[in-house]
Amino acid sequence: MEVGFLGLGIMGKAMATNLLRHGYRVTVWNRTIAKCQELVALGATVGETPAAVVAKCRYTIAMLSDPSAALSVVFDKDGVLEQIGDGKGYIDMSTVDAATSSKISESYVMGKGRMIVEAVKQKGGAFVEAPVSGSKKPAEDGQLVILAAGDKTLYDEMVPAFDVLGKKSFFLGEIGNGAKMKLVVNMIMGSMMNSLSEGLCLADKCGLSPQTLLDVLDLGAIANPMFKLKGPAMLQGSYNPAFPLKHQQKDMRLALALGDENAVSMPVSAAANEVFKKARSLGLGDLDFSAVYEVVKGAGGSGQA
Ligand SMILES: NC(=O)C1=CN([C@@H]2O[C@H](COP(=O)(O)OP(=O)(O)OC[C@H]3O[C@@H](n4cnc5c(N)ncnc54)[C@H](OP(=O)(O)O)[C@@H]3O)[C@@H](O)[C@H]2O)C=CC1
Ligand SMILES: O=CCCC(=O)O
Repeated sequence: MEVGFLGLGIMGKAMATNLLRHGYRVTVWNRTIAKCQELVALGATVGETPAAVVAKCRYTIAMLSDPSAALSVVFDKDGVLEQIGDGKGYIDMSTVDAATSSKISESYVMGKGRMIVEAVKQKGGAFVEAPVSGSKKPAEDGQLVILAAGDKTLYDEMVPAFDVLGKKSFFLGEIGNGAKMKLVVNMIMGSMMNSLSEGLCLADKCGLSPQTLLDVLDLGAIANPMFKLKGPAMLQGSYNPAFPLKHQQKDMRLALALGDENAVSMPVSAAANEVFKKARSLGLGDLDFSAVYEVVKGAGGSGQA
């Protein structure tokens, strides 16, 4: 099966590599085109633009940073929309909000002139949103959890590829439900990371061993893979990015907007978002999201927000 892949960041690179390892023919594109070379060494071919990839492949997957990137790759010059059409499927696995997924799927009205912007469906293509739970390592190991919604026929056609990328796929119904589920999950995760950071600080300040706290947590009712994986690295001050902090803050922001739309009060998540924003303002955005611990500790850093 020939699959296109747009976006070779931390996740996209691992996912495209997995597809190649499982015998898929993969045509890749990345904004910074040099990043395609590693995949070429594994057997991929390169498309010069998103449109060129879609022209070549029946199915094209995208894994991009945020709503603005997801929209740009579809609607800008040389974008997906120029070549999507009958018999072609587009699968966006980026974490975005429901409104972004809807815009990619269906025509929408833009600007004061009320211009109608055509989208994938109007061009005759099929669209599935399929954000994922799981980070760099699960992406490398094909152990993601896929939260899909949209065109059920395209979803069914993609199941073999989803089975390579993940350990479980959920089909959640209409477009937007995948994005919403992903944002709820990541909102909980962001609050948990802040809570862990506060706990580690408190243990330290009151004379307990933070490592012993991790050992205690791991044996009790709130044991979880995230605390187990990230906790020891946080105590070492090691924040090699698996899930960049800037993306976690984007997800908190989008989840809080979803809370606004649904009149759900989320003071815990709002507070967690403030700490992630602070971390970005201190230049920690490109580090792993666990670097929020540095803010809770009262330290800072330098680099790109
Ligand atoms: N890392 C993780 O653990 C997880 C991440 N996610 C989500 O997956 C998505 C990708 O994450 P991740 O791989 O970590 O992110 P990275 O920051 O590593 O990669 C982002 C990708 O988006 C591309 N990109 C950014 N802006 C644009 C643009 N304007 N036009 C075209 N391409 C653009 C980048 O291209 P370039 O190389 O040129 O910068 C790169 O390929 C995000 O939505 C994230 O929230 C979901 C689950 C886990
Ligand atoms: O969006 C990123 C999720 C990271 C994870 O699920 O471990």
